[in-house]
Amino acid sequence: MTIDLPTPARPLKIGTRGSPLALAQAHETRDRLARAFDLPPDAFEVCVIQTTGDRVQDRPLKELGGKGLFTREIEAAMLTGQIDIAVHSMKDMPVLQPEGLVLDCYLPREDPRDAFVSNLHAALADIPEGATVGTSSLRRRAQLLVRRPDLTVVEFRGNVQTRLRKLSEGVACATFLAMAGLNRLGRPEVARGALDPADMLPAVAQGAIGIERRADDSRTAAMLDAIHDQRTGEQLAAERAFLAALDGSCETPIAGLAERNGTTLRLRGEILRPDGTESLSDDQSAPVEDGAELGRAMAAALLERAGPGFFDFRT
Ligand SMILES: NCc1[nH]cc(CCC(=O)O)c1CC(=O)O
Repeated sequence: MTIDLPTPARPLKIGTRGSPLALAQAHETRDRLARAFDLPPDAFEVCVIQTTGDRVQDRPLKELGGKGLFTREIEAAMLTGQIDIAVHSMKDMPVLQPEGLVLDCYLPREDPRDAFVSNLHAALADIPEGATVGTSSLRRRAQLLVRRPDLTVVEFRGNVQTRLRKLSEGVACATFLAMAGLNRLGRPEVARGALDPADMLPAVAQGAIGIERRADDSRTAAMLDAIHDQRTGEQLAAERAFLAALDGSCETPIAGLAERNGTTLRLRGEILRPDGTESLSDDQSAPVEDGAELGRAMAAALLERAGPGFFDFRT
């Protein structure tokens, strides 16, 4: 099939949020497409779109409520044809896309692990009794409190710069970021180290970039096919099936990581009470092609063990 490729006069429009990380991800997508089709950079146009999640900086995201806080405006622009594709951090993406949009192209996954960040301590185990750590992630908060109920956890929003400033101001003695984000920003040195998934299992799809398009746009589908990473697709099939079967939103502490070893896919999954008083986890393997089924089965088994009300806040 011959593809009607974009040109500088008719560029492919790439929608993205405006944060430094989002822009780095959009540029990586543009560069991969340009290389795959031998196109000049100006055959693409990067279009920055502000989302509700970007606009509201002063409140925890969970108070804003609703799904797709970082995606709604971008998806609307795609449906009206203002942009052709949207580049997303897959860990922020709901498991279902709006009618008319498809999300099935993934770039090669970066390091999925969480980074330990602190000026005072070299590793998580060195944090003293009763210390204060910063994170706005329900998952990281619950995972920390399960292992270290002595710690106090405070809200920590904002970009990498903001969080590092809060650390130097002494608001908290440590925080956690995705290794992937630091690597893509060219700031790997910010991490004192990467946390072993056995100690802190990452969020579902952490480190993966997904590219969304209109369902009826076959030219774009053909272009994205050339840069899709199958291995990442296999991992995310299992992790996102796990998340979907748990009905995961940003309000439920859920972690999941799939890793391929030969023809086998190993899936580790964890659900936690939001207050960090209990964690349930599982670790199973299956043939790679059965990843989605593995994810669904693990979710069902964990929900069974959890019983009703597991995700409710105990106030
Ligand atoms: N929730 C925000 C978010 N979404 C994606 C990343 C990092 C990059 C990635 O996981 O791909 C981050 C920041 C963080 O957790 O440090």
